[in-house]
Amino acid sequence: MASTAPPKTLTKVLKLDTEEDVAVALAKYTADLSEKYIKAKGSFSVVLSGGTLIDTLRKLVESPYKETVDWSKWLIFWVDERVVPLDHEDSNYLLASRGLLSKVPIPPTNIYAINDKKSPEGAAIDYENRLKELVSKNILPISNISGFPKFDLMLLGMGPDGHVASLFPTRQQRYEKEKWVTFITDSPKPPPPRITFTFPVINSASEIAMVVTGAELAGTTKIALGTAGNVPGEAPVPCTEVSAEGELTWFLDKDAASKL
Ligand SMILES: O=C(O)[C@H](O)[C@@H](O)[C@H](O)[C@H](O)COP(=O)(O)O
Repeated sequence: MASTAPPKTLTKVLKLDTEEDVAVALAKYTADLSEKYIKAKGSFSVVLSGGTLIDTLRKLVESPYKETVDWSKWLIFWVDERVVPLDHEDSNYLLASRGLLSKVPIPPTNIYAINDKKSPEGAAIDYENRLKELVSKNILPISNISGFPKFDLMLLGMGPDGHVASLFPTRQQRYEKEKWVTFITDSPKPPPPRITFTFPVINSASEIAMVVTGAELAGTTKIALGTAGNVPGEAPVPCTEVSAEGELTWFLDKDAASKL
């Protein structure tokens, strides 16, 4: 397998005014990429997070994008998922279903939710196997730089502790270099059982949007963007390890950007 060291990534930082401005810019960015990738390869693979991201995507399911995006070519995945039934209030699938998937005509067979009947370990193995099946059917490509699956767009949020996906500062999943999908049973952010993509998969994406709003994330954003060091005595923040094979774009409101 090729080296998994993150390649040097092109990073763009968009400092917007309000959260509403972030929502407007994120919708246009996503719709533009959808058009670009569908033109180039006939489909658009999108990896969602949970948390506030789905609400920040709200403009994408309004006019004009609701009508202009070719939803039939979208493939939906989750960068992390809580291991709970898909109709449980904690489920990232349910969150995305309510805020996005129920509002646009993405074919149900293109929506890759976790198998909620399995244990965290079983769900991670199952999700990785399903990705491998998509690779074998040429639905999902493999990065010729990293050897890991290459998604077109990952939409990531960040926690105040600098976690992305379910890769937390003090948990070992952030160091995984072989698996595509792993699991955690003691997530510091509830609920504890989750599955998550690993950094080699995240960093193989063509495009990544880091969507970060709110003053409580200002200090971590400063560290993430390299204008401050990690807090001495604390585990280094995982978000500094995010890179993309194409472009990494940070969407910040003025509160999140206030310490830059
Ligand atoms: O399972 C989850 O909660 C998410 O997928 C997680 O990785 C999220 O993106 C960050 O915790 C940021 O969450 P907020 O956007 O709510 O701050």
